[in-house]
Amino acid sequence: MEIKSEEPTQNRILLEETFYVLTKKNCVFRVRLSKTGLCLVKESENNVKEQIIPIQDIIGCRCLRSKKQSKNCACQSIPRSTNLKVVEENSGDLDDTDVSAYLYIYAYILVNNKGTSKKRERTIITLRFRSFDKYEDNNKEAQRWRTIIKRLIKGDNVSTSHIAEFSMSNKFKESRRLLVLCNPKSGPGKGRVIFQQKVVPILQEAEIPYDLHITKHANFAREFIRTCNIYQWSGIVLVGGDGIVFEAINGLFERWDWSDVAKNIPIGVVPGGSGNGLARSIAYHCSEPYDPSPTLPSALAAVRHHCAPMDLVRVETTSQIMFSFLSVGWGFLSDIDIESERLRMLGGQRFTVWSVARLIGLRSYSGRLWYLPANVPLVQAKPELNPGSSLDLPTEVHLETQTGRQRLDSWYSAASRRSAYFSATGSSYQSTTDSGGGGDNPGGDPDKPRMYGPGSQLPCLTQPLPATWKCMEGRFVMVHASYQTHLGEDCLFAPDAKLNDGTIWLLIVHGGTTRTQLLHFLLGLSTGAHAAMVTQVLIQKFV
Ligand SMILES: Nc1ncnc2c1ncn2[C@@H]1O[C@H](COP(=O)(O)OP(=O)(O)OP(=O)(O)O)[C@@H](O)[C@H]1O
Repeated sequence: MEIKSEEPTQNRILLEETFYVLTKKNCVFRVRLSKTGLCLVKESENNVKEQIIPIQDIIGCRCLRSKKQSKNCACQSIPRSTNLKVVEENSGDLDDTDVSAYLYIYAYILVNNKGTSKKRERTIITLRFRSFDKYEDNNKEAQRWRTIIKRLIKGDNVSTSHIAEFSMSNKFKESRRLLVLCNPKSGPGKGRVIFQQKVVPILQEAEIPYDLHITKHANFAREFIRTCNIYQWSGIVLVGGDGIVFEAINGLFERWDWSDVAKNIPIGVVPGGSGNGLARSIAYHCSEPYDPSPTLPSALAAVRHHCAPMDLVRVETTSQIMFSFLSVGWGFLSDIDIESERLRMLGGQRFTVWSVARLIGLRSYSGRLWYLPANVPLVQAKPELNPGSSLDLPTEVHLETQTGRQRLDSWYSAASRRSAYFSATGSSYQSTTDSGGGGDNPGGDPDKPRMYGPGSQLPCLTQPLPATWKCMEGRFVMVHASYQTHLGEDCLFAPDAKLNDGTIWLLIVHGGTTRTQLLHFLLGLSTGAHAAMVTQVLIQKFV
């Protein structure tokens, strides 16, 4: 019977079959596949039990054959799940007496964790195809199920009219390939082990090929992303802490084709560092359980190609431009982060230990802070030149009043001595003759990176600010601006932040704050309770 091309509903059955579900005590199950997921129905005399495995919890499925057993038991006609050994069909170790094809379906299902929270539990459903006398025919049927499940995982529109077509088509072939950059020195130095033990099995279950590169030194990831032929990969997975993410993002913006890369190649992080603020923020945003398996949400998102846009902030200092994804800070929290580097072997505990040290030796800093509150519109400042200043300009610098603010960015270079000179002069100039450049810039010198990336809409650091900006002057214990919820695994800094709400959460602790007050503030950071004790200022993001 021909099925008309009317779109199936989510629950319309695409495939249905009776199986021996080996992991379900060899019972006979009716298995139905729909867009929603896999429905296992166990029918007995007077009751029907049903379990649904949502398609978003399934990461992959593989077709396998039974492996030759060393001791064959003649009385056993159906291999039991506990002693069934399977191999790839091209393995030389096949059990020729078993013509069945086995479909292994890998799912990570949300379950209650001791009643208080949720966790994901790995579940394997094994379906045995043995209706035909020849392995080839059974395998064809198993491959058909596999193809449809894989397409549903990918989010393809599968309708009942496709089914016949899939049975004739070749096996599903994965078109994606991931780049994995792993920092072996991140956190307590377990990046490589985390990748091998926690991520590789998930990549194998999802049958996603990858290229692994272990970072060899600081800035390796940045240089790699800046100079590699990036389009051979469909996504980048960083295994490490927030430092390797910072490197990768800034390497990306040092490419002249950063815009294409940012649109087409998603970046993900598997937490292996000490802070892991970004990984924790993403899991929080997606309501994914982080503990007890912090690497699981990121590994699953990577193989399922779950992507979401995220805010980045362009940070300009007197000597460089960088792109920040988590926070930018000054004072107490930054001191803890930087100075606790020497306790790296402690992993995340280094922050707690150093917080105590910094609390005892409490410091405050003198400074001036300007900010534009989130509800105040941004007035575009014209790039002004100071007519009275006598500037000692390098020969390649020309005045460009129209596009100067925007194009200045591409001239900046973290490694360039000229950029420090340049920003100190206080006006908007940019080089028009400087052909040097890094990244994939054809003809550029890869040793001389330069920052491309989106330009700023804000006034230059040295320009006067419009009256709409607020100024604060005095002594500060800390000034910290964050764009994501978590600064570290246990630091819920801005509970109401969203991944891409265009808002910066500014937290200011003034000088004169007592140690007791600060201790309460620190204790509240792990749950977000500190937010009730402080006034946070919202600032718009302009990148
Ligand atoms: N092979 C290496 N040897 C030494 N340092 C490296 C190597 N590879 C990367 N790095 C540096 O290690 C720094 C810290 O890495 P990462 O952020 O991954 O871990 P972390 O600092 O423990 O975590 P977090 O940033 O979340 O606190 C990075 O900035 C990077 O420059």
